[in-house]
Amino acid sequence: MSNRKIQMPREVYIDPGIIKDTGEICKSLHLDKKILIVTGQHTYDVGAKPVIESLEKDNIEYDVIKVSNASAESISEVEELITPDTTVIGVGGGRVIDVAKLSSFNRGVYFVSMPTTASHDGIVSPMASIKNPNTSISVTAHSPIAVIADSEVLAQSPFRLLAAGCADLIANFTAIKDWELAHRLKNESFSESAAALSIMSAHLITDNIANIKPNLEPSARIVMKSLFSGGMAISIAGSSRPASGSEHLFSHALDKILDKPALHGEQCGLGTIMMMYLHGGDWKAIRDALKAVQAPTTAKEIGIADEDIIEALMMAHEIRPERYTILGDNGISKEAAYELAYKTEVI
Ligand SMILES: NC(=O)C1=CN([C@@H]2O[C@H](COP(=O)(O)OP(=O)(O)OC[C@H]3O[C@@H](n4cnc5c(N)ncnc54)[C@H](O)[C@@H]3O)[C@@H](O)[C@H]2O)C=CC1
Ligand SMILES: O=C(CO)COP(=O)(O)O
Ligand SMILES: [Zn+2]
Repeated sequence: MSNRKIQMPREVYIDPGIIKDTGEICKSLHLDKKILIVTGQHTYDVGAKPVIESLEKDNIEYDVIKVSNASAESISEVEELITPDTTVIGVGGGRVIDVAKLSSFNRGVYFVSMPTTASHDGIVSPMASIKNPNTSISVTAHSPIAVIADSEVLAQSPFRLLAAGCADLIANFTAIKDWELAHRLKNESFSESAAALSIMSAHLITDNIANIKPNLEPSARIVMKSLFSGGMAISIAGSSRPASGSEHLFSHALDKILDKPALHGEQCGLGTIMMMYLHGGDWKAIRDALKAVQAPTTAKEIGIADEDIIEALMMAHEIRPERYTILGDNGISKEAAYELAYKTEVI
């Protein structure tokens, strides 16, 4: 059997108020034997509570577990509660979704993705990133059987999170440049359809920038739809390649260096400005797009010290050596890193 398969969700809902129909959706998919809700401390009220009300209305048995970190310990705790007839629903931000995704994958049961915010493209994809001392890069798990994204809930989440989701999508522009480079220089296999979908997802943000505003349901819907198509690009490629290049390596390097990193999308946004400069592309347009969605464009805005930016730039190429990018096999010198961050006004 081929190990190269494309995984997709079976049903995707991006609608206002859809969270109230969770029970009905689970029933229609025959996932109503036993539900395990994986949620977070903050997302219990906005997400898990309405899910519970819906499951109770439909007489569906459920259990709830709150997790605070995307760690191996959280995965084990969740796995202990999973039986063969459990369906796991991840209700929360990226960390919660990843724990629900990986624990359900490990135990061979279905997973439903229910984001309470639209902060990155892992919501729909088969990838999960779990923190360990060495790295936070994603591994392949499985696609959600269903995605239930209540655009009203997403719109009410802090706008900083939605802006981070936009930045994670804008990162696709440099991710694809890196992929094309690796295809030309290293003969890495390349999917035109995944690349086209990835770029289209980024354009859904940059072409709609004037319509992306805080607390508006249609704005949250645009971001979520773009994250959905970006996630589908990852599904087609079977890896995060269409959405993660040198700009993500820079963000992963920051995750390693910093005790309290900024949001994933925010760090990737800064990386995209700088990597677009290295690619010789229109880095100012990237910066303008980030500013327009209120995503940060300087290290100062997210409380990162200049020296940490330089260190992250210098170590980024070591994070995932098998994925070739504009940073090359040897990375960049301290002088070049400083020049890059300074010229692009990130520091
Ligand atoms: N699976 C994948 O492919 C990917 C995974 N990741 C991982 O995802 C995680 C980052 O995800 P994020 O969502 O950026 O951060 P997060 O999961 O840490 O959430 C950020 C904060 O937002 C809060 N939040 C979420 N929804 C809210 C709402 N409706 N109202 C109020 N607060 C709300 C959460 O409680 C949390 O405090 C990292 O662990 C990162 O490694 C990042 C990119 C891709
Ligand atoms: O964040 C991602 C795509 O936006 C996943 O990328 P990584 O595989 O580099 O963790
Ligand atoms: Zn990302």
